[in-house]
Amino acid sequence: MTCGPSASEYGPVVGPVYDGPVKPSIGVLALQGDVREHVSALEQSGARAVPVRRPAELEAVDGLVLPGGESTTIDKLLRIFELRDLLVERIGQGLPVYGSCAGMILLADRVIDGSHDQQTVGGIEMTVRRNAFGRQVDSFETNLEMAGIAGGALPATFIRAPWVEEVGTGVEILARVPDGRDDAAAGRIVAVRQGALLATSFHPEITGDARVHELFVTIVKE
Ligand SMILES: NC(=O)CC[C@H](N)C(=O)O
Repeated sequence: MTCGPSASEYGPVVGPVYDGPVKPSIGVLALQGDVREHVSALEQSGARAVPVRRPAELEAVDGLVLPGGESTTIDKLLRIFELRDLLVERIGQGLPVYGSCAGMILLADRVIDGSHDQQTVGGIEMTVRRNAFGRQVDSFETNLEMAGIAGGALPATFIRAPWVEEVGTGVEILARVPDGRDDAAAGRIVAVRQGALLATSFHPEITGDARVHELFVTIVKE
């Protein structure tokens, strides 16, 4: 028995009114680290940001951000939450991923000074040195030029950050610590891209300058 007119009597089913380009759905791995900051930087950059904690959520996104935090902890949680193998698989299939700081470490094929059982997800042919700039008290801010980012120098915050020690031939170097410092940090590689994988040693998500996230959204749309 039916109540009221059938669907066909209303005419064809009409979906939501289309009012512009579809926003890509970008996940932020939400196991540990500064998730909220990435969510708001992504929203500011024209994406729909979704926290990712479950395999089904990871399956559904068009791109993923690995936030800053503690790479050893995120590594362990990825395995406990049964996300690690799926993430490796999706990266192999071309999923765009952006990693900042601890996220950069997770995207590296090799780590120097990792904890003894630390694993990475990998994907970028590079060796990173963990905690390369020193301890928490050696955290610092600087402005740097980054390839692919228009509009002048970018504010960059380094918090117990890694640097990139060496890269393979497929890796594009996007930024280095400016020269003119008198320490070992001058000239170090701090932003790279390999295909759809992007990584920075620093945390653009806490500066209010969303240009790195805009670059990542562009990569996801490609
Ligand atoms: N701000 C950060 O993400 C710090 C990274 C941290 N030192 C690690 O090894 O994972």
